[in-house]
Amino acid sequence: MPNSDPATHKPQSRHRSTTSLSLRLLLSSFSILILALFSLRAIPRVALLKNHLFSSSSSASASSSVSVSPSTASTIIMSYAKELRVAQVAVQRATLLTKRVFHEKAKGTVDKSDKSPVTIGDFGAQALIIAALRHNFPDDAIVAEEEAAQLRADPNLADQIWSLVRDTRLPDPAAEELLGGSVPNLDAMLDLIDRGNSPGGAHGRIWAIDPIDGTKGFLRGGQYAVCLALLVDGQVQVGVLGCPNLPIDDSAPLSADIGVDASDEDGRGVLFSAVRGGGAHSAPLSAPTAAKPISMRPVSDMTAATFCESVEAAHSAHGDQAEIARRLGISRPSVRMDSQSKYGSIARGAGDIYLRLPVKATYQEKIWDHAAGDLIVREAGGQVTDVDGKALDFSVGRTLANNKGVVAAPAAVHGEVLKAVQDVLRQKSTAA
Ligand SMILES: Nc1ncnc2c1ncn2[C@@H]1O[C@H](COP(=O)(O)O)[C@@H](OP(=O)(O)O)[C@H]1O
Ligand SMILES: [Mg+2]
Repeated sequence: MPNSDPATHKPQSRHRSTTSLSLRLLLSSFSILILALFSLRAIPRVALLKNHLFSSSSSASASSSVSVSPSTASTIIMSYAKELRVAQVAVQRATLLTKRVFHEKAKGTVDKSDKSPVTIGDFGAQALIIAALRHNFPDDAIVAEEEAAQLRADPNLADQIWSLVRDTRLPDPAAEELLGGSVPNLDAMLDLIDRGNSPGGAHGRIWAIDPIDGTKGFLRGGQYAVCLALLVDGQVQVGVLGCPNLPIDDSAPLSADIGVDASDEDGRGVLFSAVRGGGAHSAPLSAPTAAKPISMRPVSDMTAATFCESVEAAHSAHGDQAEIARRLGISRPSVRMDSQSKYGSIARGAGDIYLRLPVKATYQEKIWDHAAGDLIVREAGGQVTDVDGKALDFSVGRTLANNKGVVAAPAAVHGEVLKAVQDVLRQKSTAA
């Protein structure tokens, strides 16, 4: 029976029925496409699929980001929209506390069991961030740098931290409410600090917190960063770095003295963030939602590249790094600064390369010192590996036990930089 128009009961022309068939086919393909997009969006690891499909094979197993359309990027960001927003605001609030301590002469410094310094700023920032995470994601595990044992044994120190935590509040009441408001009392604060004791690992959702990365820089008046990252099944999915002493302006040149006598006034204070597969962004620390995309600077002339390294010679081998720079033909002196500010600085193209060569063969890098920076650099078009060219492996516990050192550079030149690193290390081991 020929098709008939239900309104007129007249037979339809052949042309019309072919058109309607094509239209139906087109509509059903379109609905399949929409359904596929929605189901991808429902899977938080949509970015994982994208990275799997497009991952670079240029250097060992390291993954680097590829550019995606703005609509795909925003779909991916939506998958972790709440995590990103909470992380940004939690880091912003923690920096209000660290900035207060930064301006104090006495920073309540004590030595930890490994002899590294910790301040009332570290403890206070950790308590505030964990409070925000516990309020929003009570089932998530947390790996954080500090623990409260020393504070339980030192009520005076605990009191100093409590008064900071109690009095630190975001000016925006809605943002403060998002984080669950104030910590109720000193005991609750100590318990929160101790909630960062997860062993980490390859399964589930784990937040990695460094409440003040670069504590030595913080004490010296240099750069420091408040760092927060979400790992899901061992992969960094969200990374946020609050850098109170870096310029807000992404195009500000990286001056050689940026790591010395730093201040958090006059246009300083930047928040870097990234969601895996969604690109990297920067915003003023005072306005996290005013985020702009950032990307690494293409290195067309290696001799003009800027490389960043730690201030502390005990944290990375300055001599080896200088030799690598010489081999690459880099003529500028290194820019030394503390903390993951180095990752943020190269991600926005203020610098180009970050080298962290091991000083002690036995030292294992901590996941909280790298998780957020690693993602931000990769999402800005960089590649981050260890000295063997392996991607940083955040799935094996609280440390990067499978990695040695860090080599971060724009993806296009990472292979060249890695070769120089390996040549220098090989020459050194032959000479030993
Ligand atoms: N021997 C060592 N080698 C490499 N990193 C080390 C180290 N001793 C300490 N660190 C880490 O170096 C971090 C600072 O990095 P940078 O040198 O880039 O500023 C410290 O973080 P904290 O300041 O949070 O303790 C600490 O975890
Ligand atoms: Mg640190």
